[in-house]
Amino acid sequence: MSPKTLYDKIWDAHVAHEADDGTCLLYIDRHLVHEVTSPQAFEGLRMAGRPVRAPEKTIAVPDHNVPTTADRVNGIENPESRIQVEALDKNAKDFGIHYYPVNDVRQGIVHIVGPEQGWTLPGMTVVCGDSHTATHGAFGALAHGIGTSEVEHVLATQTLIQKKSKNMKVEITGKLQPGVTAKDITLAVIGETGTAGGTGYVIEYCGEAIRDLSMEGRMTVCNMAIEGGARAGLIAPDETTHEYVKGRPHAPKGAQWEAALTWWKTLFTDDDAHFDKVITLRGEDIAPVVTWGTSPEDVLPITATVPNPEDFEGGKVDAARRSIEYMGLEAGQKLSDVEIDTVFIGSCTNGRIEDLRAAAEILKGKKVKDGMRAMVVPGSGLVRAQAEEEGLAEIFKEAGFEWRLAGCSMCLAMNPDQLQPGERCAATSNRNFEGRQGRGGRTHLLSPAMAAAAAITGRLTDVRELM
Ligand SMILES: CC(C)[C@H](C(=O)O)[C@@H](O)C(=O)O
Ligand code: SF4
Repeated sequence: MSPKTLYDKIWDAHVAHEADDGTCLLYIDRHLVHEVTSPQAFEGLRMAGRPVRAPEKTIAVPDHNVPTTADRVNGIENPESRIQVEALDKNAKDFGIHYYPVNDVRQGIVHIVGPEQGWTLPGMTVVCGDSHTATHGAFGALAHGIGTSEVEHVLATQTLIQKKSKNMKVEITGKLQPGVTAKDITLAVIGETGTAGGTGYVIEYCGEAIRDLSMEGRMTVCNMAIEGGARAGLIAPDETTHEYVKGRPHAPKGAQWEAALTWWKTLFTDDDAHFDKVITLRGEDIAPVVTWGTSPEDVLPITATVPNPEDFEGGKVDAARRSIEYMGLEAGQKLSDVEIDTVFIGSCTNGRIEDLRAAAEILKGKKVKDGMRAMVVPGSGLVRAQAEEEGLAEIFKEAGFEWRLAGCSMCLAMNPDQLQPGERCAATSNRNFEGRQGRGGRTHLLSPAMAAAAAITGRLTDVRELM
């Protein structure tokens, strides 16, 4: 047998049918659903009089539209958001799928809830009508976003029509320097490849620096595979993965656990398997980074200066000029001189317990800069509860952070947590597009520790100065 990559193995295990032109019908193990991309899909089923094919493999949770303030127990004020969340309530009930409603402690961002509840397991195919489904690849699952018509197809058939992508390897060798995190790895990779570098590929992240990451860190890395253009990102499961999964509510138990482990242990890339593209970064060379522009590829070490558009080539010259203007920056300005007025810690990129620990570690005994609006939004109700138990919530509150309920929050402007025009935010999320956090808002992407440092000083800051 010819050697296979991890992606090849998962793909082959799920192909139900292959047409002559290579188009395949893939079996889907988990279908995650949120309120934004599912209403028409359920409506389609209703009109056709069809049930959900595998309700036991379909999991829904509202996240994008939910307010994150305590008053949400009284209902959602914004009519559009309310209608969307109520539609999901009704669809989940009518179609009998698993559901975590807004006021359930297990509610949260779909990509945090899936792994937390043990729905996401190694070797699975996982889809969701959401681009950051790539997150689940951290478990050695083939996980990617799908469109609303595909959501309907998966609901109806538990299969998806797909063509196979090419294999790409991203290797991070060696150890990370102090102050450098999974977020810096994933941003640095996009800085290297650009937002189109992964187009047509599924990325496998490997190397010592990846192996050394916790599951939380691996999820952060895979979460942004899509920002590098890739179909999906994945990491081979190992002891760290097995440990994380074991005992979770929907993880296999007893004999089923043993059988699952046997299969999971086969999930690695064979020696000599072929990769169509290979990128290698040295862990030691990765610095704490921030974005300066309006694309996730606009990444530089915090010690750098805002670039000069003339230093780019081709279409990038104009893009950089426009980015810098939108961001209200000047070429040559030190990034560590850029003043911010808002800090957002949260999102499916960095809303897990380890992210909150990393930020709290920097904030302990310190205060956020006067006039700063700082908020921390745990990725799920359970992350929130754990952070309260560990005393992290106290650290945040004493430092002057707002301590919110779980949701996508200020990651994108679909709920009341938004930037005003001209406001500038240090954000742990994954997209810095124009208007992403609110019309005219300016976003700098960075790690939770770097966000905490910025909250204290009021400017983009090298976290190593505060360590
Ligand atoms: C609203 C949703 C479809 C969207 C996505 O697909 O990623 C959102 O989650 C985002 O992060 O932009
Ligand atoms: S937290 Fe942000 S990136 Fe993640 S699903 Fe929500 S809106 Fe998308």
